[in-house]
Amino acid sequence: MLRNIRKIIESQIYHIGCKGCKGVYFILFFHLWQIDLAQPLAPQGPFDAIVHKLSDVIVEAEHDMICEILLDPLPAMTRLLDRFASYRIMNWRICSPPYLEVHRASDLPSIQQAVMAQGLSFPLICKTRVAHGSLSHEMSLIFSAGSLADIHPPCVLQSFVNHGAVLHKVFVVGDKHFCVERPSLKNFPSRSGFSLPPDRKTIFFNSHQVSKPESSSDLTSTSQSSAVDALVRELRVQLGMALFGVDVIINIHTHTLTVIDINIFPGYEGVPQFFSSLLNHIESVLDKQTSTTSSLKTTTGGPPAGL
Ligand SMILES: Nc1ncnc2c1ncn2[C@@H]1O[C@H](COP(=O)(O)OP(=O)(O)OP(=O)(O)O)[C@@H](O)[C@H]1O
Ligand SMILES: O=P(O)(O)O[C@H]1[C@H](O)[C@H](O)[C@H](OP(=O)(O)O)[C@@H](OP(=O)(O)O)[C@@H]1O
Ligand SMILES: [Mg+2]
Repeated sequence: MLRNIRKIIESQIYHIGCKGCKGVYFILFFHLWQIDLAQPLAPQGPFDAIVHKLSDVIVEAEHDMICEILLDPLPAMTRLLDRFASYRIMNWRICSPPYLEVHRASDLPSIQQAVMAQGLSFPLICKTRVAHGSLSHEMSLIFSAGSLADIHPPCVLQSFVNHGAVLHKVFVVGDKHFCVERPSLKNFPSRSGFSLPPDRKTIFFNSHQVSKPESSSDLTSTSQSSAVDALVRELRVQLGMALFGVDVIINIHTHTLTVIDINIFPGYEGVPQFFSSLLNHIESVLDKQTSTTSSLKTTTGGPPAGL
Protein backbone atom coordinates (compact mmCIF):
# COMPACT_ATOMS: atom_id res chain seq x y z
CA MET A 1 0.00 0.00 0.00
CA LEU A 2 2.71 2.40 1.07
CA ARG A 3 4.65 1.49 -2.06
CA ASN A 4 1.62 2.30 -4.23
CA ILE A 5 1.16 5.67 -2.56
CA ARG A 6 4.83 6.31 -3.08
CA LYS A 7 4.47 5.38 -6.74
CA ILE A 8 1.51 7.74 -7.17
CA ILE A 9 3.44 10.54 -5.52
CA GLU A 10 6.46 9.84 -7.65
CA SER A 11 4.38 9.98 -10.80
CA GLN A 12 2.75 13.21 -9.65
CA ILE A 13 6.09 14.72 -8.82
CA TYR A 14 7.35 13.60 -12.19
CA HIS A 15 4.31 15.25 -13.75
CA ILE A 16 4.94 18.61 -12.11
CA GLY A 17 8.46 18.50 -13.45
CA CYS A 18 7.15 18.41 -17.01
CA LYS A 19 7.37 21.21 -19.53
CA GLY A 20 5.14 24.17 -18.89
CA CYS A 21 4.26 23.04 -15.35
CA LYS A 22 5.63 25.90 -13.32
CA GLY A 23 4.07 26.65 -9.98
CA VAL A 24 3.97 25.89 -6.32
CA TYR A 25 2.98 22.53 -4.91
CA PHE A 26 2.67 21.15 -1.43
CA ILE A 27 2.64 17.73 0.07
CA LEU A 28 0.24 17.02 2.97
CA PHE A 29 0.33 13.53 4.43
CA PHE A 30 1.50 12.20 1.10
CA HIS A 31 -1.07 14.18 -0.82
CA LEU A 32 0.07 16.54 -3.48
CA TRP A 33 -1.93 19.67 -4.21
CA GLN A 34 -1.35 22.67 -6.35
CA ILE A 35 -1.37 25.96 -4.47
CA ASP A 36 -3.59 28.61 -6.02
CA LEU A 37 -1.24 31.53 -6.44
CA ALA A 38 -4.14 33.93 -6.93
CA GLN A 39 -5.41 33.20 -3.38
CA PRO A 40 -3.79 33.98 -0.03
CA LEU A 41 -1.51 31.18 1.09
CA ALA A 42 -2.51 30.95 4.76
CA PRO A 43 -6.07 29.57 4.32
CA GLN A 44 -4.71 26.98 1.90
CA GLY A 45 -2.27 25.66 4.51
CA PRO A 46 -0.87 24.41 6.75
CA PHE A 47 1.71 22.66 4.61
CA ASP A 48 4.30 20.07 5.50
CA ALA A 49 6.54 20.98 2.62
CA ILE A 50 6.35 23.25 -0.39
CA VAL A 51 7.97 22.25 -3.65
CA HIS A 52 8.19 25.22 -5.96
CA LYS A 53 9.71 26.71 -9.08
CA LEU A 54 9.11 30.41 -8.73
CA SER A 55 12.39 31.66 -10.08
CA ASP A 56 10.73 34.49 -12.00
CA VAL A 57 8.98 36.00 -9.00
CA ILE A 58 10.85 35.05 -5.85
CA VAL A 59 13.11 38.05 -5.96
CA GLU A 60 10.19 40.44 -5.49
CA ALA A 61 7.97 38.11 -3.51
CA GLU A 62 7.35 38.54 0.19
CA HIS A 63 6.30 35.39 1.96
CA ASP A 64 4.50 34.80 5.23
CA MET A 65 6.21 31.69 6.43
CA ILE A 66 3.38 29.25 6.91
CA CYS A 67 5.49 26.21 6.29
CA GLU A 68 8.54 24.87 8.08
CA ILE A 69 10.03 23.25 5.00
CA LEU A 70 10.43 24.99 1.69
CA LEU A 71 12.07 23.01 -1.11
CA ASP A 72 14.44 24.62 -1.86
CA PRO A 73 15.19 27.60 0.44
CA LEU A 74 14.51 30.94 -1.24
CA PRO A 75 17.89 32.60 -0.46
CA ALA A 76 19.81 29.65 -1.94
CA MET A 77 17.61 29.68 -5.01
CA THR A 78 17.91 33.43 -5.39
CA ARG A 79 21.70 33.14 -5.73
CA LEU A 80 21.25 30.93 -8.78
CA LEU A 81 19.15 33.54 -10.52
CA ASP A 82 22.27 35.64 -10.99
CA ARG A 83 25.12 34.25 -13.08
CA PHE A 84 27.57 36.62 -11.37
CA ALA A 85 26.73 34.86 -8.07
CA SER A 86 26.48 31.31 -9.42
CA TYR A 87 29.75 31.53 -11.39
CA ARG A 88 31.55 32.71 -8.28
CA ILE A 89 30.34 29.52 -6.57
CA MET A 90 31.43 27.40 -9.57
CA ASN A 91 34.86 29.02 -9.72
CA TRP A 92 35.55 28.58 -6.05
CA ARG A 93 36.31 24.86 -5.76
CA ILE A 94 34.98 23.37 -8.99
CA CYS A 95 36.64 23.22 -12.38
CA SER A 96 34.74 25.67 -14.58
CA PRO A 97 35.74 27.82 -17.54
CA PRO A 98 37.40 31.19 -16.92
CA TYR A 99 34.96 34.07 -17.25
CA LEU A 100 34.53 37.79 -16.96
CA GLU A 101 31.63 39.71 -15.44
CA VAL A 102 30.64 42.64 -17.61
CA HIS A 103 28.51 44.87 -15.39
CA ARG A 104 27.68 47.72 -17.72
CA ALA A 105 28.13 48.88 -21.30
CA SER A 106 31.53 50.47 -21.75
CA ASP A 107 33.90 51.31 -24.59
CA LEU A 108 35.16 48.44 -26.72
CA PRO A 109 38.90 48.83 -25.87
CA SER A 110 38.28 48.51 -22.13
CA ILE A 111 36.18 45.35 -22.61
CA GLN A 112 38.89 43.94 -24.89
CA GLN A 113 41.52 44.78 -22.29
CA ALA A 114 39.52 43.11 -19.49
CA VAL A 115 39.08 39.98 -21.63
CA MET A 116 42.81 39.83 -22.26
CA ALA A 117 43.70 40.53 -18.60
CA GLN A 118 41.42 37.70 -17.51
CA GLY A 119 43.23 35.33 -19.91
CA LEU A 120 40.05 34.37 -21.75
CA SER A 121 40.33 32.58 -25.08
CA PHE A 122 38.15 32.87 -28.16
CA PRO A 123 35.54 31.83 -28.94
CA LEU A 124 33.74 33.29 -25.95
CA ILE A 125 30.21 32.41 -24.99
CA CYS A 126 28.20 35.39 -23.82
CA LYS A 127 25.35 34.75 -21.34
CA THR A 128 22.90 37.14 -19.74
CA ARG A 129 23.48 38.00 -16.09
CA VAL A 130 19.95 36.81 -15.31
CA ALA A 131 20.19 33.04 -15.26
CA HIS A 132 16.56 31.92 -15.34
CA GLY A 133 13.45 32.83 -17.25
CA SER A 134 12.65 33.13 -20.91
CA LEU A 135 15.14 35.90 -21.74
CA SER A 136 18.03 34.23 -19.94
CA HIS A 137 18.64 31.63 -22.62
CA GLU A 138 19.56 34.09 -25.39
CA MET A 139 23.32 33.69 -25.90
CA SER A 140 26.04 34.41 -28.40
CA LEU A 141 29.33 32.98 -29.55
CA ILE A 142 31.98 35.63 -30.09
CA PHE A 143 34.95 34.75 -32.24
CA SER A 144 37.13 37.85 -32.15
CA ALA A 145 38.01 40.92 -30.11
CA GLY A 146 36.27 43.18 -32.62
CA SER A 147 33.01 41.28 -32.16
CA LEU A 148 32.96 42.10 -28.45
CA ALA A 149 30.97 45.11 -29.67
CA ASP A 150 28.04 42.65 -30.04
CA ILE A 151 27.55 42.04 -26.31
CA HIS A 152 24.72 43.48 -24.23
CA PRO A 153 25.77 43.92 -20.59
CA PRO A 154 25.12 42.99 -17.88
CA CYS A 155 26.45 39.64 -19.01
CA VAL A 156 29.09 37.02 -18.49
CA LEU A 157 31.81 36.25 -21.05
CA GLN A 158 33.04 32.70 -20.65
CA SER A 159 35.77 30.86 -22.52
CA PHE A 160 34.26 28.26 -24.82
CA VAL A 161 35.46 24.73 -24.03
CA ASN A 162 35.53 22.22 -26.87
CA HIS A 163 33.73 19.13 -25.63
CA GLY A 164 32.69 17.12 -28.65
CA ALA A 165 29.06 18.32 -28.74
CA VAL A 166 27.98 16.10 -25.88
CA LEU A 167 26.46 17.53 -22.70
CA HIS A 168 26.12 15.35 -19.60
CA LYS A 169 23.20 16.70 -17.62
CA VAL A 170 23.23 15.67 -14.00
CA PHE A 171 19.82 15.92 -12.32
CA VAL A 172 19.92 15.94 -8.55
CA VAL A 173 17.04 14.85 -6.31
CA GLY A 174 18.02 14.86 -2.67
CA ASP A 175 20.80 12.35 -2.12
CA LYS A 176 20.37 10.80 -5.57
CA HIS A 177 21.47 12.04 -8.94
CA PHE A 178 20.86 10.94 -12.51
CA CYS A 179 22.93 11.57 -15.63
CA VAL A 180 21.60 11.94 -19.15
CA GLU A 181 23.37 12.86 -22.34
CA ARG A 182 22.12 15.77 -24.41
CA PRO A 183 23.23 17.44 -27.63
CA SER A 184 25.54 20.37 -27.09
CA LEU A 185 27.48 22.99 -29.03
CA LYS A 186 30.01 21.52 -31.41
CA ASN A 187 33.76 22.19 -31.28
CA PHE A 188 35.20 25.40 -32.67
CA PRO A 189 38.88 26.16 -33.31
CA SER A 190 40.10 28.11 -30.32
CA ARG A 191 42.53 31.00 -30.18
CA SER A 192 43.95 33.00 -27.33
CA GLY A 193 45.17 36.57 -27.65
CA PHE A 194 44.28 39.01 -30.38
CA SER A 195 46.91 38.39 -33.03
CA LEU A 196 44.87 36.36 -35.50
CA PRO A 197 42.58 38.19 -37.90
CA PRO A 198 38.89 38.08 -37.03
CA ASP A 199 37.14 35.52 -39.23
CA ARG A 200 33.66 34.62 -38.04
CA LYS A 201 30.73 36.81 -37.23
CA THR A 202 29.05 36.46 -33.85
CA ILE A 203 26.51 33.63 -33.72
CA PHE A 204 23.38 34.40 -31.71
CA PHE A 205 21.40 31.42 -30.41
CA ASN A 206 18.94 30.29 -27.76
CA SER A 207 20.35 27.67 -25.43
CA HIS A 208 17.04 25.81 -25.37
CA GLN A 209 17.44 25.16 -29.07
CA VAL A 210 20.73 23.36 -28.63
CA SER A 211 20.59 21.27 -25.47
CA LYS A 212 17.11 19.81 -25.22
CA PRO A 213 16.75 16.07 -25.87
CA GLU A 214 15.05 16.74 -29.21
CA SER A 215 17.36 19.59 -30.24
CA SER A 216 18.78 19.42 -33.69
CA SER A 217 20.72 22.48 -34.78
CA ASP A 218 23.60 23.37 -37.09
CA LEU A 219 25.39 24.48 -33.95
CA THR A 220 25.27 21.00 -32.46
CA SER A 221 25.68 18.90 -35.56
CA THR A 222 29.29 17.76 -35.53
CA SER A 223 29.29 18.06 -39.30
CA GLN A 224 30.32 14.43 -39.18
CA SER A 225 26.88 13.23 -40.23
CA SER A 226 27.95 12.88 -43.84
CA ALA A 227 31.11 11.11 -42.66
CA VAL A 228 28.93 8.77 -40.56
CA ASP A 229 26.69 8.17 -43.59
CA ALA A 230 29.72 7.23 -45.66
CA LEU A 231 31.15 5.04 -42.90
CA VAL A 232 27.89 3.11 -42.49
CA ARG A 233 27.51 2.71 -46.26
CA GLU A 234 31.01 1.27 -46.47
CA LEU A 235 30.52 -1.08 -43.51
CA ARG A 236 27.16 -2.38 -44.77
CA VAL A 237 28.95 -3.50 -47.93
CA GLN A 238 32.09 -4.77 -46.20
CA LEU A 239 30.15 -6.73 -43.59
CA GLY A 240 27.19 -7.75 -45.74
CA MET A 241 25.02 -6.96 -42.72
CA ALA A 242 22.19 -4.59 -41.94
CA LEU A 243 21.76 -4.94 -38.18
CA PHE A 244 24.87 -3.88 -36.36
CA GLY A 245 26.32 -1.16 -34.18
CA VAL A 246 29.45 0.91 -34.61
CA ASP A 247 31.09 2.61 -31.63
CA VAL A 248 32.71 5.81 -32.76
CA ILE A 249 34.69 8.51 -31.04
CA ILE A 250 35.64 11.86 -32.45
CA ASN A 251 39.23 12.88 -32.02
CA ILE A 252 38.94 16.26 -30.34
CA HIS A 253 42.10 17.57 -32.03
CA THR A 254 41.73 16.23 -35.55
CA HIS A 255 37.89 15.98 -35.46
CA THR A 256 38.26 12.61 -37.21
CA LEU A 257 35.71 9.85 -36.82
CA THR A 258 37.45 6.87 -35.24
CA VAL A 259 35.80 3.45 -35.02
CA ILE A 260 36.64 1.55 -31.84
CA ASP A 261 34.20 -1.38 -32.01
CA ILE A 262 31.60 -3.07 -34.22
CA ASN A 263 28.74 -4.93 -32.55
CA ILE A 264 26.35 -7.56 -33.87
CA PHE A 265 22.65 -6.67 -33.44
CA PRO A 266 23.14 -4.34 -30.45
CA GLY A 267 20.57 -3.20 -27.86
CA TYR A 268 19.42 -0.08 -29.77
CA GLU A 269 18.65 1.53 -26.41
CA GLY A 270 17.69 5.16 -26.79
CA VAL A 271 16.56 4.66 -30.40
CA PRO A 272 12.78 5.10 -30.15
CA GLN A 273 12.42 4.54 -33.90
CA PHE A 274 14.12 1.13 -33.68
CA PHE A 275 11.00 -1.02 -33.88
CA SER A 276 9.42 0.83 -36.80
CA SER A 277 12.78 0.92 -38.60
CA LEU A 278 13.18 -2.83 -38.09
CA LEU A 279 9.70 -3.42 -39.54
CA ASN A 280 10.55 -1.20 -42.52
CA HIS A 281 13.78 -3.10 -43.03
CA ILE A 282 12.02 -6.49 -42.90
CA GLU A 283 9.40 -5.16 -45.32
CA SER A 284 12.01 -3.98 -47.80
CA VAL A 285 13.92 -7.29 -47.57
CA LEU A 286 10.66 -9.16 -48.26
CA ASP A 287 9.78 -6.78 -51.14
CA LYS A 288 13.20 -7.29 -52.69
CA GLN A 289 12.87 -11.03 -52.36
CA THR A 290 9.42 -10.98 -53.96
CA SER A 291 10.60 -8.85 -56.88
CA THR A 292 13.67 -11.06 -57.40
CA THR A 293 11.48 -14.15 -57.39
CA SER A 294 8.98 -12.66 -59.83
CA SER A 295 11.70 -11.43 -62.20
CA LEU A 296 13.22 -14.89 -62.06
CA LYS A 297 9.79 -16.30 -62.93
CA THR A 298 9.52 -13.91 -65.89
CA THR A 299 12.97 -14.71 -67.26
CA THR A 300 12.63 -18.45 -66.81
CA GLY A 301 9.05 -18.53 -68.05
CA GLY A 302 7.51 -19.23 -64.67
CA PRO A 303 7.88 -22.06 -62.25
CA PRO A 304 7.98 -25.61 -63.45
CA ALA A 305 4.49 -27.08 -63.78
CA GLY A 306 5.36 -29.74 -61.25
CA LEU A 307 7.09 -33.00 -61.03
N1 LIG B 1 31.83 27.45 -21.56
C1 LIG B 1 31.18 26.69 -22.43
N2 LIG B 1 31.88 25.98 -23.34
C2 LIG B 1 31.25 25.24 -24.26
N3 LIG B 1 29.92 25.16 -24.39
C3 LIG B 1 29.16 25.85 -23.52
C4 LIG B 1 29.75 26.64 -22.49
N4 LIG B 1 28.76 27.20 -21.79
C5 LIG B 1 27.61 26.80 -22.36
N5 LIG B 1 27.84 25.97 -23.40
C6 LIG B 1 26.83 25.40 -24.30
O1 LIG B 1 25.71 26.28 -24.29
C7 LIG B 1 24.55 25.61 -23.77
C8 LIG B 1 23.79 26.54 -22.85
O2 LIG B 1 24.58 26.93 -21.75
P1 LIG B 1 23.99 27.12 -20.28
O3 LIG B 1 23.74 25.78 -19.69
O4 LIG B 1 24.85 28.03 -19.53
O5 LIG B 1 22.61 27.81 -20.66
P2 LIG B 1 21.24 27.91 -19.88
O6 LIG B 1 20.32 28.67 -20.74
O7 LIG B 1 21.50 28.41 -18.50
O8 LIG B 1 20.83 26.38 -19.82
P3 LIG B 1 19.68 25.66 -18.93
O9 LIG B 1 18.50 25.54 -19.82
O10 LIG B 1 20.26 24.35 -18.57
O11 LIG B 1 19.45 26.56 -17.77
C9 LIG B 1 25.10 24.35 -23.06
O12 LIG B 1 24.16 23.32 -23.07
C10 LIG B 1 26.31 24.03 -23.92
O13 LIG B 1 25.90 23.41 -25.14
O1 LIG C 1 13.24 29.46 -15.48
P1 LIG C 1 13.95 28.82 -16.61
O2 LIG C 1 13.29 28.97 -17.97
O3 LIG C 1 15.39 29.21 -16.71
O4 LIG C 1 13.93 27.27 -16.24
C1 LIG C 1 14.51 26.31 -17.08
C2 LIG C 1 15.73 25.67 -16.40
O5 LIG C 1 16.68 26.63 -16.19
C3 LIG C 1 16.32 24.60 -17.30
O6 LIG C 1 16.77 25.25 -18.45
C4 LIG C 1 15.30 23.53 -17.68
O7 LIG C 1 15.82 22.73 -18.71
P2 LIG C 1 16.56 21.37 -18.40
O8 LIG C 1 17.77 21.70 -17.58
O9 LIG C 1 16.89 20.90 -19.80
O10 LIG C 1 15.60 20.47 -17.68
C5 LIG C 1 14.02 24.16 -18.25
O11 LIG C 1 13.08 23.11 -18.36
P3 LIG C 1 12.01 22.99 -19.54
O12 LIG C 1 11.50 21.61 -19.35
O13 LIG C 1 11.02 24.07 -19.28
O14 LIG C 1 12.73 23.18 -20.85
C6 LIG C 1 13.48 25.25 -17.36
O15 LIG C 1 12.38 25.85 -17.98
MG1 LIG D 1 20.64 27.71 -16.68
